[in-house]
Amino acid sequence: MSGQPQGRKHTEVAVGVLIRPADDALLLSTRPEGKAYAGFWEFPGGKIEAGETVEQALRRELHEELGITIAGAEVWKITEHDYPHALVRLHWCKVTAWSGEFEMREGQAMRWQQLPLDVAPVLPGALPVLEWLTQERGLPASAALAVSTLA
Ligand SMILES: Nc1nc2c([nH]c(=O)n2[C@H]2C[C@H](O)[C@@H](COP(=O)(O)OP(=O)(O)OP(=O)(O)O)O2)c(=O)[nH]1
Repeated sequence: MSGQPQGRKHTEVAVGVLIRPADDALLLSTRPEGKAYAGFWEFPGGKIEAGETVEQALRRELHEELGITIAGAEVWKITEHDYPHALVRLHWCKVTAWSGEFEMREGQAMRWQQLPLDVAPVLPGALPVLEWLTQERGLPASAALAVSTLA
């Protein structure tokens, strides 16, 4: 494949950083079979559909994927990542309140995690989040390290 044409269109993605109030653990899940980077750990979320706000897209995705209903979501940070399969713009939202029971509706695995993570590999586009949270929590920089590629 040659280089990407100029003006390659962004795929807009809403992503939820679910933080469990009891212990500040983070929810990571695996990408389902059949998707790019299947098996990689990521924060739950998905593509924003036409006419949706970030919050609406995130509420829909988390309900579809995890069976939960989030109370609300505000955009925390925005990043971009250039993958071979897509140029994505990630709208990161912290989520601390939801209702319903977790149910892996797409056959994914999920794990509540503290920093440093003990799951791998992590989707490359998710790595900045680990750095922000590490800084925010006053943890040593090494807590943000994660394996992002398959050995
Ligand atoms: N959910 C999620 N996506 C991420 C993260 N980091 C990251 O680079 N991405 C990228 C990977 C994908 O290219 C894109 C999300 O698209 P997706 O294919 O998972 O979304 P979707 O569930 O709407 O997929 P689809 O079935 O409609 O194709 O964002 C992350 O932490 N979580």
